[in-house]
Amino acid sequence: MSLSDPVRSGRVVAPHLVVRSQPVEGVAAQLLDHLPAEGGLSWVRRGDGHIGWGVAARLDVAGGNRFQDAMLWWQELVGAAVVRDEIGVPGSGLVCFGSFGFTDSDPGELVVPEVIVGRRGGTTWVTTISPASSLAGPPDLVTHEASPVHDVTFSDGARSGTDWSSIVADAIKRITAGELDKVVLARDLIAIAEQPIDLRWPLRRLAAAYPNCWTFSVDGLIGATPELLVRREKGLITSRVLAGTIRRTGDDAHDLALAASLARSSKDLEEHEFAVRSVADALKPHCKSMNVPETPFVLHLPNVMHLATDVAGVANNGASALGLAAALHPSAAVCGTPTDVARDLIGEIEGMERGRFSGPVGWMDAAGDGEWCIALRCGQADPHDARRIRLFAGAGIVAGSDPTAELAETNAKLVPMRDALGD
Ligand SMILES: C=C(O[C@H]1C=CC=C(C(=O)O)[C@@H]1O)C(=O)O
Repeated sequence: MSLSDPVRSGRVVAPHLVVRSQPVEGVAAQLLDHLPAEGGLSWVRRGDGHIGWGVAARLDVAGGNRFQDAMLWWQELVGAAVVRDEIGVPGSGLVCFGSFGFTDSDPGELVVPEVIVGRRGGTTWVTTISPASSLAGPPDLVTHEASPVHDVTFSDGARSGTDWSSIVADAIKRITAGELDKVVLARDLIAIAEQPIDLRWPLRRLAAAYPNCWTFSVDGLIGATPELLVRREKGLITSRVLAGTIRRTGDDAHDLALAASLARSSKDLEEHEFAVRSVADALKPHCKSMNVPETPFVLHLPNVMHLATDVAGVANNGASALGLAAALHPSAAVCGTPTDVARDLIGEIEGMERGRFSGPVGWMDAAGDGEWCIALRCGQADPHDARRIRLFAGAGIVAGSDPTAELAETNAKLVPMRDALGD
């Protein structure tokens, strides 16, 4: 079986890798400046994080066992690797990047790059990863220009805005009839440029405009997400739950008033509570103690404000960051309540394939520490046409939702990607 064969179940043979992490000088202030034109992976926030390129090992997964298959493969890979890690922080040594589809049938992957450049709290390092038969030296770190993207036009994806609003109206009726409490419905837009899109261009703009989000690039999926599904670091588990949104106007005084109204909005508080409950319930079996604040705070982003709750817990077992992400996905921030009913309703009425949008995206190291966010505020590059990229946004629908307001909310959530691709 080739390393890139999709795995639906059973064991996959992981390669033997030799890994070395060592300190490095001369890393650019923006890690993304080192990304090569093709095959770049990234995970950056506030200047820290890591980027990578090349493929030392890769696993493609789909199906009901996708998370288990990925974890098994990663354990085998870690077990067979020879690692010399001179840095010793989460993210140094052997690391994979990955993303997973929203549904079991949407494909996802884990990718181990050949080169990783990392930065954490002032320490910078380079990790080289190669098959056991060849030990690569550290590469020369060069910076690259990204080609500006021009003349992008945006058009409806699977549904027009009007059609999507009527689907939302349907969902509200079904919630009111008692079929479910909450469902998250999404829509897509197609962006087409005159020339092939250099993904590094929108990526750099996202990282600059949304420094508090996690700016990611994995296999053609790029975005800047504000929602941390789970972080595991040395036995501490954290999750940032977002649900309940209001657009920003750009007028600070008015935005402060809007933030106060968001914090009091019973519709948004209800929507938020479903999401917090789903995360707290999924993490509970993995934590010996947990802190779930009773009241959300308002997270201010440049385009929108969200109700946010930071959940924290102390791990009571060895579940890896990916194992925890698997337990949490899909949370009610992207699916609904009850989960199964909401997932079925999404499949029935949403009318599009989400692919990896709203699935877990992130990274993990050999100790199982790592960060998995929810792939939001993102776009999927078309593998067959480098001029096209599909953008996504969704909104949580509860009984008190208004279809027109939900459409406006999705438009606000599309702003980061639209601006990043705009002139
Ligand atoms: C589904 C999305 O957002 C989720 C995360 C934060 C707030 C949300 C909301 O208020 O509806 C959504 O649950 C999206 O950005 O596409």
